[in-house]
This record gives sequence, structure tokens and C-alpha cells, in this order.
Amino acid sequence: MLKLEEVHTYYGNSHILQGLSFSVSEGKCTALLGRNGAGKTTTIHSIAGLTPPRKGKIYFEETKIDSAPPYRIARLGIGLVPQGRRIFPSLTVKENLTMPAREPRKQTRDKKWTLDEIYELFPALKEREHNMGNQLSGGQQQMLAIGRALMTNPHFLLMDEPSEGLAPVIIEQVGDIIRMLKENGLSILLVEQNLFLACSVADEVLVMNKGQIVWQGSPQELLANEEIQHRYLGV
Ligand SMILES: Nc1ncnc2c1ncn2[C@@H]1O[C@H](COP(=O)(O)OP(=O)(O)OP(=O)(O)O)[C@@H](O)[C@H]1O
Repeated sequence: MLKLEEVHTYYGNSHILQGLSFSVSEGKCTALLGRNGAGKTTTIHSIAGLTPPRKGKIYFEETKIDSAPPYRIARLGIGLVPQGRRIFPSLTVKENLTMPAREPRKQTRDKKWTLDEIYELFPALKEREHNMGNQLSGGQQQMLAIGRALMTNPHFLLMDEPSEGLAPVIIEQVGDIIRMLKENGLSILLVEQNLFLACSVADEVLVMNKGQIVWQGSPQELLANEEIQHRYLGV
């Protein structure tokens, strides 16, 4: 469904993604793990068109997207839950949700998300619908960031460290949401620092180091492999 072939991405002269190749299957959650600075966010940004690759190819379904602008990539059905939530602080909760709203693609069997359904999924957002984005707790902001991405009715979701800075009980809720989205048929690429969250939701795990995939396997294989955990994840 999503395929990266020998992707090279730079910031100025810094060569960050160094021939990155992997693919994500339809209806699966694939977790991308690695230490700080391994290039995980750069991978997400390369796919979303925010930091386009200088070399290599990215395909979403049949479409080549490596030189497409971000708005077109979003319209193809790729949603983004960015690192650090990036909630609009001076818009209300409701405005944060309705501003990016978009109908699903034509001829899709995907679930259609509406404002009411987002409120049903996250009752705390309904209670605070007239509050400003910056009046929410970290957990509520994360729910808002997920809800905002769902309002674009994506076919594929990029999630960048959704557990960052959250309390364990909220991280468990994030895990439940990811599992529910997967059951609804959404395909997900999940960047995480939290090995246990990633392994509890993913079908497949990719480990990244210095801009390349250095290990690939099932969550069970990774949890049993202390050497890989130690070498690339600092566990
Ligand atoms: N805008 C930028 N300009 C220059 N270098 C950058 C920029 N953003 C990231 N980098 C560098 O690119 C490398 C990869 O960063 P990236 O954010 O993709 O890593 P990451 O694996 O997501 O780590 P983290 O968990 O810390 O976000 C790092 O060395 C970082 O310092």
C-alpha cells in the first residue's frame, strides 16, 4: 500500500535518510522504532511531502508521491498525527476538528468519520468543544490531534510519537484507539519511542538507525531479541 524505495532525504548538506526502503501492507499497523535522531520523523515528513526526498521513490497505492505537494498527498488519503500534536492554540476544540474536515475518497469502504463520532470516541473533547486548544491537557491534545486527522477521513494514517510526554494510563488509551482504528480497516505507520506500546499494537516492526532500516520482524521477535533492543533502542 505504501512503498519507499531507496529514499534519500537531506536537511541542507545533512544526509538523513540514506537509502531507506520498506513497505506497509493494507490494513496493518507497522511500527517504526529507533533512537533519537535515527530519522523517524524525517521519514514521516518525507512521506507527507513536508521534507521531500532528494532521491528515491515513494508510492502510495499506484501513485508516485515523492515529489507531490503535501496538500495533494493529504487528498490521496494520507492523514498525519504530527509529533508534538501541533494543535491550533487559538482555535476552539470544535474549530480544530472541523477546519480540516474532508469527505472520504470516492468508492471507498472506509468508515466515514463525523464530528459526532469523534465526540463519541473522545467524550472529553465534546465537554470542552468551546475551549481553546491551548486549554487542554497533554492527553486531551493528543486525542484532539488524532480526532483532527480522522476528520480528514484518511485511508492511511501517519502517527509520530503519539505517546510522547503522556502518563501511562493515557498511553494505554492511545493503544486502545490505535487497535480500534486498525479494526476499522485503517492502515497505520506508527513512529514510537515506547517499545511496549509499539509492540502491543503493531503487526510488524521496523527498526531504524542512521537513516536506514537495520532490522525487521514481528513484535514478538523484537521483544525476544535483547541484542537488537540494546543495540538500536538503548533498552
Ligand atoms: N530541520 C532540521 N534541520 C537540520 N537537521 C535536522 C532538522 N530536523 C532534524 N534534523 C536532524 O536530522 C536527524 C534525524 O532527525 P529526526 O527528527 O528525523 O529523528 P527521529 O528519529 O525522529 O528522532 P526524535 O525521536 O528525536 O524525533 C537528527 O540528527 C536531527 O538533528
